[in-house]
Amino acid sequence: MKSISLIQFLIEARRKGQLNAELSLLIEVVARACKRIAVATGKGALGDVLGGAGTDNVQGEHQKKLDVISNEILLEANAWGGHLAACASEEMEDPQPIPDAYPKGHHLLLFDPLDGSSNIDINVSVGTIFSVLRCPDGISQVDAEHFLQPGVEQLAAGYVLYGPRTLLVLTFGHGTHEFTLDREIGSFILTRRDIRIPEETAEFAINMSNQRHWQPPMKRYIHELLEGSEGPRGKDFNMRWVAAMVADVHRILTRGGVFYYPLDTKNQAQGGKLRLLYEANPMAFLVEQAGGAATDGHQRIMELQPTGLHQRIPVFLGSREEIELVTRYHQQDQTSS
Ligand SMILES: O=P(O)(O)OC[C@H]1O[C@](O)(COP(=O)(O)O)[C@@H](O)[C@@H]1O
Ligand SMILES: [Mg+2]
Ligand SMILES: [Mg+2]
Repeated sequence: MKSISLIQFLIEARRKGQLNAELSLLIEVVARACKRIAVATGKGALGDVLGGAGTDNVQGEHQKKLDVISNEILLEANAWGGHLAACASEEMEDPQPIPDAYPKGHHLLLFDPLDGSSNIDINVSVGTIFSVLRCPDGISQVDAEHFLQPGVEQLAAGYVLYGPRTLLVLTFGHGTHEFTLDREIGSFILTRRDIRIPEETAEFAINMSNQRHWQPPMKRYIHELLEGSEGPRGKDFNMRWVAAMVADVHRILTRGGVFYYPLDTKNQAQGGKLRLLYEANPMAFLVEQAGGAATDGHQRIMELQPTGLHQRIPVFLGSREEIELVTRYHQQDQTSS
């Protein structure tokens, strides 16, 4: 079978009118930057990229060297492209506009440059997540407020998983597609077109150590899963947790399943653990385009109106039937209280 590179795939999509030239160029530049992140990640101690950077990010989290390196690679690669008005990153307090001297475009790029950074030092999978929005017309300077668009406004979203294989998973609203980096030729090659998530599953992903901090509907739902074939669900469930959202979501896009990061008493004050703009929205877009569902326990993530650049929310995503059930439990709890 003839292989199709990412560039050929994007050209084909442009011919079908699914995306414009500037957006396809932007996706290509992000993919190229991620190849550099893959090289840095793969070097580990040889490249002096392991361990802490000795700094904290805007959210008070300790930055790893690779968090900082990946952020710089993405910023630098995109500065010259001519397809962007500004970038926002989980690692930066404020958006970074494209400098005046550089060519500017009509898009806003948001990213989590390195997701699952606690995995770096132990050589377990990490990833990059990105989301693309249209920059509103007629503004003289891009501010944080211009990024506060609901997920349904995303033009494209994707992630790159740095695992045994480096994979790019992408959507621009016409299905979710997977590309594998062929390291010998240096290109991303289409390996799965139109990924589908099965509606049912018997596999869930959650950090069980937080169980005693969850709210009652979450405790009830997981308790029923754990009762397995002897409980109300009448079947046994398996559990997995990689502690890198990219890897956990990729498993769901490969063999189905669900991923949960609910509200708990530890993350309640900040609204949840995962970031709406850099993690939840792009993953929700990819999952919905593959036939799955994504909610915050009450409503569709992609319809939430963001209120802050670094806003966090609870996340429930994956196989449709389970997401509908866990969301129903949360909604029932809200109406009864
Ligand atoms: O360590 P915990 O609480 O299980 O959380 C794991 C979650 O935190 C994250 O690592 C957050 O991502 P960052 O590494 O980008 O901060 C998610 O990828 C993952 O799902
Ligand atoms: Mg992350
Ligand atoms: Mg991160």
